Amino acid sequence: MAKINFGGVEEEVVTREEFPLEKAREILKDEVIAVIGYGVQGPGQSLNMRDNGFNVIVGQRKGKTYDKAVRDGWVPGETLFEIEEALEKGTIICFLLSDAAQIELWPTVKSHLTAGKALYFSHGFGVTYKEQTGIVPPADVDVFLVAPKGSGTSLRRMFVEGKGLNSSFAIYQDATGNARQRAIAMGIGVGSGYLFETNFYKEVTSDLTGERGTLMGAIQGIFAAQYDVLRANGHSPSEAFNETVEELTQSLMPLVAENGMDWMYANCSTTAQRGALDWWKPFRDATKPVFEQLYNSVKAGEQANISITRNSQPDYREKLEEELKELRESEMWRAGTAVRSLRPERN
Ligand SMILES: NC(=O)c1ccc[n+]([C@@H]2O[C@H](COP(=O)([O-])OP(=O)(O)OC[C@H]3O[C@@H](n4cnc5c(N)ncnc54)[C@H](O)[C@@H]3O)[C@@H](O)[C@H]2O)c1
Ligand SMILES: CC(C)(O)[C@@H](O)C(=O)O
Ligand SMILES: [Mg+2]
Ligand SMILES: [Mg+2]
Repeated sequence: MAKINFGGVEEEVVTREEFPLEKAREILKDEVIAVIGYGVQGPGQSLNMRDNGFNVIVGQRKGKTYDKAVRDGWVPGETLFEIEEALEKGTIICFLLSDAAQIELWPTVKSHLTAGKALYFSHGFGVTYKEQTGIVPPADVDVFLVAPKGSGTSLRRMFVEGKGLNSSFAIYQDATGNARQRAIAMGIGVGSGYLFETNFYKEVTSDLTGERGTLMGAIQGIFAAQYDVLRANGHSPSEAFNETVEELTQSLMPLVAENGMDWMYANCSTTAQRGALDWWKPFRDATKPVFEQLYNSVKAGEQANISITRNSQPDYREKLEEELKELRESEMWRAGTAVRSLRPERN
C-alpha cells in the first residue's frame, strides 16, 4: 500500500500503479463475478469489469431493467440470467440490489453461498444493521465491500473517459485467506481511481451522512434558501438560478475540483474573495448543529431504520417519484431546465 499524507495525516491507499489491472485479472482469473441487480451501480460496475477483461455475468429479474441489460450487450443464457441462476454460477456474488431489497432477497442469496465463495457489497449497510436486515453471512465465505464514492452513472462515464472514481474497501470476513486480494482486485476491476481502506461501520455512517449532508441534502437546502431570498427581493428566476446554481456547477465547482477552494477563490474578484472569506464561517457555524444532529441520527441507527421502513413499502417507487416531481416542478428547478436549454453546447 502506498503511504500518502492527507493534510498532515498519513494513510495507506491502494493505487493502480502498485496494483495494476493485470494483477487484478490474474487474481480473479478463475472467478465468475455475478453482479446481482442492474439499477445504478450494477451497470457501472459490471460494464467496467467486462471492459477490463473479467469474467462477469449479470443476474436481474425480468422487466425493464433486464431489457436495458440486453441493450447494454449482456446476452440472455450466456452472460445474463435470472437472479437465482446467476447466484448459482457466481463465485463472487456482488449484491447490488437496493439496500432495502437486499433484505427480501437475502434468504435466496444465502442459500447459494457455498464455502469459499465471496459476498461483495458496495455499502456497509446490510451487515452493519444486521438486526434490522437479517443479513448474517455464513462463516465459510469471504465478505468484503468496495464502495465507489459516487454514482454508478459517473463510475461508468469516468471509466469511458479514461478517469477513475475513488472507492473505499473493507474486509468483514476472511474465510479463504484471500479476501483482501479478492477485494482489492475487485476495486481495481470496477474502475476505481484509488482505494482507501475502511470498515463496514465507518463506510455506512460516513456514506449516510455525506449523502444526507453536503453531497445531496444540504446542497439542495442551501440552494433553495438562497433562491427564495433572491426571489423574495424581486430578482427574476433566471437571475436567481444563475446566481445560485448554474454558476456553481458550470464555472466555479470545476475550478474547486481542479485545484481546491483557494484556487477557485483566487480566480474570482477581490470583491468576491473578501465576501466569501467573511461569510464562510457564519455558514459553517449556522449549519454545524444540523450536521451534528444528522450524524447522531445516523449513529443511533435512525436513518437506516427510516430507509428500510420507507423503501420496503410496495409503493415506495411511486412515493419517491412524487417527491422527485415536487423538486423538479419547483420554480427553481423549472428555471434550471430553461437555463440548461440555453447552454450553447446543447444546440
Ligand atoms: N446508486 C449509486 O450510485 C450507489 C453508489 C454507491 C453505493 N451504492 C450501493 O450499491 C448498492 C446498489 O444500489 P443501487 O443504487 O445501484 O440500487 P438500485 O436502487 O438502483 O436497485 C438495484 C436493483 O435492485 C433491483 N430490485 C429492487 N427490488 C428488488 C426485489 N425485491 N427483488 C429483486 N430485485 C430487486 C432493481 O430491479 C434494480 O436492478 C446499494 O448497497 C447502494 O447503497 C449505490
Ligand atoms: C452516490 C452516493 C450518494 O455516493 C451513494 O452513496 C448512494 O447511496 O447512491
Ligand atoms: Mg449511499
Ligand atoms: Mg456514497
